[in-house]
Amino acid sequence: MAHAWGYGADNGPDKWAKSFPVADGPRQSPIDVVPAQAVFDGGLKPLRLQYDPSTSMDILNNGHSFQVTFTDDTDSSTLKDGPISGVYRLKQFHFHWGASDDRGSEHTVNGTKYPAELHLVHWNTKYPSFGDAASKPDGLGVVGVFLKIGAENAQLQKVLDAFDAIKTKGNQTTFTDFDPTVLLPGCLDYWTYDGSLTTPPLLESVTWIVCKEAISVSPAQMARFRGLLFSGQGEAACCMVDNYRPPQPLKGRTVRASFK
Ligand SMILES: NS(=O)(=O)c1ccc2c(c1)[C@H]1CCC[C@H]1[C@@H](c1ccccc1Cl)N2
Ligand SMILES: [Zn+2]
Repeated sequence: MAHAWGYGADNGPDKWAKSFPVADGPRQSPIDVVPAQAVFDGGLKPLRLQYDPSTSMDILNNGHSFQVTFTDDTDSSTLKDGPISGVYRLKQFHFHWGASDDRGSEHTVNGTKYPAELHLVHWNTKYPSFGDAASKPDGLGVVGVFLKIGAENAQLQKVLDAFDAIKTKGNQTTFTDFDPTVLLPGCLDYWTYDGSLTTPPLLESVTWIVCKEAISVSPAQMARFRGLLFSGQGEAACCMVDNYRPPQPLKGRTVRASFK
């Protein structure tokens, strides 16, 4: 790709395959989840998400989204059980969202798009580092949570309050003492399938865990997301919106459900 990947007309998802051929691979993400076609698996365990707020470090506008990054040198913030075996460490969380409330999520349910989607990214500690795990078929576990328009989400507000400091690409500020548990829905029923990162390098290393229940976000809070910029300081302002990849072909994969 002559210039970096993005979500625009000339560098967006339908152009990624040129520089990242795996974009047309057998286990790409996101997908459209069709609940009636998901297979209930009684062997799936409840998700065990245990996060230590002291591991949250900073919040960064990376030019594609914003991410809150965690120290991952110990097993302080982990994902266990669910569809995975072993211990996966929390690396970061980030979101994808739309320019309007009718779109923004990456996964869809019966074709329905949500206004935004949260991704909590974890890596398998059987590998020495995130970077190493990111290239292994069982290297990453990403928990996806849909956001739906409703009441103001007070827990989300702490994240939004940091946005003034990270408006443009490359801006970063400290973001400590945050427990992402507060962003999870009350019910942790989930769908799971084998997939990939949803942005380049699109590595096919993700066990996806998509929560059935959404969390709320108010229209005013969605407007705050849309106030961030893809562009850097001093560049022509380009609103950070529609930073989502559309659903990809299932190619024979089975989606399992942890619930009936
Ligand atoms: N939408 S998502 O959850 O599927 C997703 C997609 C792509 C990437 C990420 C998360 C994160 C995971 C941590 C690093 C970062 C990233 C990356 C950066 C530098 C080097 C490698 C990587 Cl993988 N890429
Ligand atoms: Zn993501």
